[in-house]
Order: sequence, then structure tokens, then C-alpha cells
Amino acid sequence: MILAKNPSRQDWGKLTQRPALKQQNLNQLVNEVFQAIREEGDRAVLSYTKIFDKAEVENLKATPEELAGAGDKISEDLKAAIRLAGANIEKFHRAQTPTVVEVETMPGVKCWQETRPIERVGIYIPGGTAPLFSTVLMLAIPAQISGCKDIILCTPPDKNGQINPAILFAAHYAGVTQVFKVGGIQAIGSMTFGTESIPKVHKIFGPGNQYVTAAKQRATQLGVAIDMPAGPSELLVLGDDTAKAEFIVSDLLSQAEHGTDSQVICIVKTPSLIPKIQEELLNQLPSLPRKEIARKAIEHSKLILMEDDQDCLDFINEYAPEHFILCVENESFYLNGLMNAGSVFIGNYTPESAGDYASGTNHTLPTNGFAKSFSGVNIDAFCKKITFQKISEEGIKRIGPAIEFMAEAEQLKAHKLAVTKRLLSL
Ligand SMILES: NC(=O)c1ccc[n+]([C@@H]2O[C@H](COP(=O)([O-])OP(=O)(O)OC[C@H]3O[C@@H](n4cnc5c(N)ncnc54)[C@H](O)[C@@H]3O)[C@@H](O)[C@H]2O)c1
Ligand SMILES: N[C@H](CO)Cc1c[nH]c[nH+]1
Ligand SMILES: [Zn+2]
Repeated sequence: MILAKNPSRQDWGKLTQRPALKQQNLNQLVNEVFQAIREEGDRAVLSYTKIFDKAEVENLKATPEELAGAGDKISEDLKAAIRLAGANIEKFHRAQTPTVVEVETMPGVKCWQETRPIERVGIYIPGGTAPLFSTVLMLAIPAQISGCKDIILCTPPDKNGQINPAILFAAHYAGVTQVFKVGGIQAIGSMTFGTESIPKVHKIFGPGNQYVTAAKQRATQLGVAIDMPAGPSELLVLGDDTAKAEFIVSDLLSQAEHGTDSQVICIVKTPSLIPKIQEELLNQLPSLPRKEIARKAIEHSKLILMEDDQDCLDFINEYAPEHFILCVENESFYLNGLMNAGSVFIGNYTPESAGDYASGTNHTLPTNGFAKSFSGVNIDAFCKKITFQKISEEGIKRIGPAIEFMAEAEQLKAHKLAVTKRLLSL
């Protein structure tokens, strides 16, 4: 990890930078794949799947038998764990169900707002280096609760052209309507344009690597909404001498193992934690199956000594981490001042993995500083709000003159007349 001791504010820019592929090259590739899919549909999808996933896929769509039979291929313990996580995710998201807002803004002028589900949603499930079946729960359960009619799932096939059975089981369990064996840019392109096999959707959800994230951002320019840019995982931990180095390092590694472009930042408030963290990293990293990935991510990650509370808080808000672990005595100072973060984990016994899998909160979260302007996935993301108004005769008499004056002042005569005619009729 890159070590920085009480860095000056001028140096924060470098410390808050994320590792990223060159955006121009990424965008060029996305445009090329998108154009091929728009022109050639499934043929292009299958061809890019061969190039990027090294997989020959016969039928892009998983059959009902594949979905129903997936449960036989995974252990009962895993199925029970998925159901436990699913129940918690359902509880937390169902509690977010929006209520009808109804206000009589003045006598005879009734306004209200109702919620409707987005009818057809696409959910992307990462599967490049690890089959993230937990993401199926995070996206399909809130989609179901919101009442989305079609839930289309895309995930990369393995080298044999198959989808991991835990992803299929979770999809079946969470009520996904159709599953497709396609990943990366080609998955996002397919859901953006629609192909012979894969339906076009109204909104695309889900995390992914930098290719997926760049493709989602392009989709927004082509008329398809997205949840947010949810790219390579990141974590910021803040610890004082009440924090345990062993736990902190296990959390840092949990996000570092996602990908070489993951980034973790550890801010310590006391110098004595620095050697403990460094030692723990040496202890814990070598035994991880994904140590090579985690090591690369750790190389560009940062260990920062910052002793002043206000500096720490300002740095955290500037970085806007996807995940923030807070392990300090004066936790309320940070909780009250926190402005930008995807999801927060408080105290020594709240590992970040809890939110990744089973506490109930959503793990699809904004990265790369987008926590400054985006929320993580929640029920609202699957819904639209429609506003209604009904004005009585009494109401139009009261509100009408104000509308006439405003329309006149904007030099929009037809707007004014729409009111005047009604007032004259009364
Ligand atoms: N922010 C969040 O909420 C969140 C949640 C979970 C996971 N993640 C992140 O999702 C990512 C998952 O990444 P992944 O790679 O394992 O799976 P992925 O499914 O996102 O990407 C795999 C696909 O990328 C494409 N691809 C790979 N190399 C390519 C290349 N050179 N050119 C073109 N396309 C290429 C392939 O089509 C492949 O199917 C990780 O970065 C992880 O940190 C983020
Ligand atoms: N930490 C990821 C979000 O950045 C989510 C995840 C899924 N599985 C394990 N982790
Ligand atoms: Zn994770």
C-alpha cells in the first residue's frame, strides 16, 4: 500500500484518484460493439462472446429446465444461505415501499403523487472472474417488490457456454423472468437495442467491470436509463486505536480481491496502527486463493495517517467511497458530518461482507466518486412517480388569476386563454 503521513490538502487529489482504463479506448470499443449489435443482433452478440469470453454459446437464452434444475447442482447449505439473505434483503427493501402523497395545495386544488413500476428492467450480473449470484438477490428482489413485469437477466457464460448454477438458482428463487448467457459490453448493448433473442429494456441495473460500466453510460445516451455507474469495488476504512488491525485488513482484502482495479483506502488516526496493518497484510494476503488479484489492487491502494478529525471527515466526503467502514470512538462526529458514501458499516463487528451478502442493505452502489450524486440501488430505482391534479370550479376561480398573470408575463397567450375561457364559463 502507498503510505502517506498527514498529507497536505494539496496532495488529496492524488490520493482520491481511482485506477482507471483509458476512457477514450473504452468508449471506442463500446461504440464498435454497440454498432455491430444494432446492425447484426444475435450474430454479433455470439461473435463477441467468442472473442471476449472465449465461449461458444448455442442458445443465448437459458431454458426453463436449466433454471428449475439448478438447485440440484448446489448444496442445501448454500440454498439455505441464499434464502436467509433473500429474506433480509426483502424485509429491508419492502420497508422502503413508497406511500401516496396527497395535498390540497389550496381549496379546490388537489395534487397527488403515485408510484408505478418500470415495466421491463434488465439486470446485469457480473461473472467475469467470480459468479456474483448475490447480485441477483440485490436486483431481482427489489424489482419484484416494486412490481416490475419483466426482469431480464444477463450474465457472462463460462468457457463451456454455461451459467453458474448458483446464479440460475438465485434467478429462479427471486422471480427473474428470462436469463441470457451474455456478459460485458455485448450484454448491455443487447438490452439497449434488443436482438432476436434478447429484449430491449427500459432501464439497466447492476454492477460490473469498467467495460460494463462504460457500456451502461453509453446506453443512457441511447434512451435507456441506468441505475448508476457501479464499477470496480472500493472501500475506505477509518480506524483509531479501538479498531482491530486484523479485522481492518480482512475487510480491505475482501474488496481488493474483487479485481485488480479495485481500490481500498485505510485511514488510521494513530501511528501505532500503521505497522500492525502492514504486518496483518503480510499475514493474511498469501493464503487467499485470489492473492494475485488482491495484491495488485493493494499495490495501488493507500494507507494514510490522518490525525485531525475534521481532515478525516473532509477527505472521506471528498473521496465519496462506495463502502465506508467506521471504527472509531467518536463515531457520531463522523455519522453527523458524513455527506458522501454508498453504504456505511459501523464498529468492529460489522464487516463489509455483511452488506455484500446478507444484512439486507443493497450492495449495488455508486463507485468512482459517484456517491456524491447517486444513491445505491433501492426501491425507488425500480419505480417512477406520476403526479396528478384535479381542480374544482372553486379551485380554478382561486388559482386562475395567478396563472393568467404568469402566462401573460411569459408572453404565452395560449396558456393564459386556457384559463380565461374556463373562468368566463363560470
Ligand atoms: N459497485 C458495485 O456495486 C459492485 C458490485 C459487485 C461487483 N462490482 C465489481 O464488478 C466487477 C466484476 O467484474 P468481472 O470482470 O469479474 O465481471 P463482469 O461480468 O463485470 O465483466 C466480465 C465481462 O467483461 C468483458 N471483458 C473482459 N475483458 C474484456 C476486454 N479486454 N475487452 C472487452 N470486454 C472484456 C467480457 O465480456 C466479460 O464477460 C468487479 O470490478 C467488481 O469490483 C461492483
Ligand atoms: N462488494 C461488491 C460491491 O462492490 C459486492 C459483492 C458481491 N459479492 C461479493 N461482493
Ligand atoms: Zn464484495
